[in-house]
Amino acid sequence: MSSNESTKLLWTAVGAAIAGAGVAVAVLKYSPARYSAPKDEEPSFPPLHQKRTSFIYENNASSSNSVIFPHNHEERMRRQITARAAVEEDNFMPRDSVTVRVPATSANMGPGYDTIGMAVDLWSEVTVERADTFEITAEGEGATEMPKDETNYMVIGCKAAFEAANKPLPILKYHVFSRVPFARGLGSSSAAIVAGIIAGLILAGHRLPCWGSEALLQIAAGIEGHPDNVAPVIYGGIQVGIHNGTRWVTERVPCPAGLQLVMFIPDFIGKTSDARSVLQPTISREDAAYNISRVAFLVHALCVGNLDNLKWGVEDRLHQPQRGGKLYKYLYPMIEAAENAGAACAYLSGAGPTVMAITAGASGDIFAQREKERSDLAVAKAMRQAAKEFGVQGQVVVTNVSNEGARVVKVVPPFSTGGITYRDNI
Ligand SMILES: Nc1ncnc2c1ncn2[C@@H]1O[C@H](COP(=O)(O)OP(=O)(O)OP(=O)(O)O)[C@@H](O)[C@H]1O
Ligand SMILES: N[C@@H](CCO)C(=O)O
Repeated sequence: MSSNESTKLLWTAVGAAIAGAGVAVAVLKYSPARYSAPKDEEPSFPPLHQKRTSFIYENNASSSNSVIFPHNHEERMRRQITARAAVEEDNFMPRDSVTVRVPATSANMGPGYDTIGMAVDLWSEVTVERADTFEITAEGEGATEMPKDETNYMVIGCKAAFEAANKPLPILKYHVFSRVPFARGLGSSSAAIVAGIIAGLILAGHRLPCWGSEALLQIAAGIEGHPDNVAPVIYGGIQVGIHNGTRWVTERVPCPAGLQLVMFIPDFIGKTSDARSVLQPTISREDAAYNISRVAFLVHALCVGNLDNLKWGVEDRLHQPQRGGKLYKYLYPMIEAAENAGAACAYLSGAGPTVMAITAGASGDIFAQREKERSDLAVAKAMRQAAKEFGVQGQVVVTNVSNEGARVVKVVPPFSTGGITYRDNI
């Protein structure tokens, strides 16, 4: 290379470096990538009448094409939300009628008292619509037992949604087709609460902040008092929830594929309030350590898919011994019978009286699995036999974990419009 050529190259390099630095300074100075909400401040959604596209980039609405640095995932999230909010804006107008599907849930999973819960593939469908007179009608599980007045959790949930929307509760009529066993330890109250809240929000045309806030979870857990049922109703799968001193937070625990749920559901009702009243007010340090170890084992077993460890992971000293001793004498014999028949584990579902056994099948629907891979029939028989020995009548239901939580299945007028069709044409 001649000295002329190398001088030229040197100047080109210097020029490029200066230009690059200039661009970088400009980007740093003007890019929304610099925008950050004050620490710990949650992004709040503007009232409906404001254009959502402007609230994030108020100072620079056209800057959405500027550079996002690789580490700036918060900025990326902001932009995604902005784009989505613009598309969805039309969907947040008041509606006349809405239908929501909500799953059953199995809380505690043994030691995770008031903390862990799993969505069960067994669904209720709740329709709420504007009407001239208040009415609740029900068919299916608990149709005759559930309250038909304002104490019904569907109404309480709806009311909370309209309060969040800062709107008066209109006259509504409710219909539920319930497949979630009523007051049996499978989360019938949480399913009703979440269905009511979601229906209310959609009827009111109200949007809740979700990212970093999960306002729906806050309202639902606030009504229920703990997140172990409401979190899996909302989000599906297996959830572990805490209150961090400020708000409820829940995280999904990975769920091994192909788990089958074999549930012995007694014919009698067991109210959670009654099942809580038999618990001791305090526990020993030894029992606390026991439960901590079991919860850790349970979550680890689920994370790594080690089903052999589940039977240790569901052990508990906080509530099952007391409830088994005072209310459900069949509990421990049934757990033993289920595990002896091949269940990976068994525990008291929620506050009872249902006993939940988990068996391992191959992935795919039960009917696509080889007989040899399934132990649900043997487990079901063993549970029925144990119940018989205690004179307890009931039914066995076999289903799966649901990875999906509550979903809206019908809206009037619909979300889908000429240009965009949402799933199920809702
Ligand atoms: N729509 C509703 N569906 C079911 N239960 C309702 C509803 N509205 C109010 N309730 C009341 O909730 C109670 C049932 O909830 P409870 O917490 O006792 O059981 P669960 O939610 O089925 O079981 P768990 O919480 O142990 O999983 C009943 O006393 C019932 O009166
Ligand atoms: N964690 C609750 C479950 C029922 O809501 C209990 O065991 O009482």
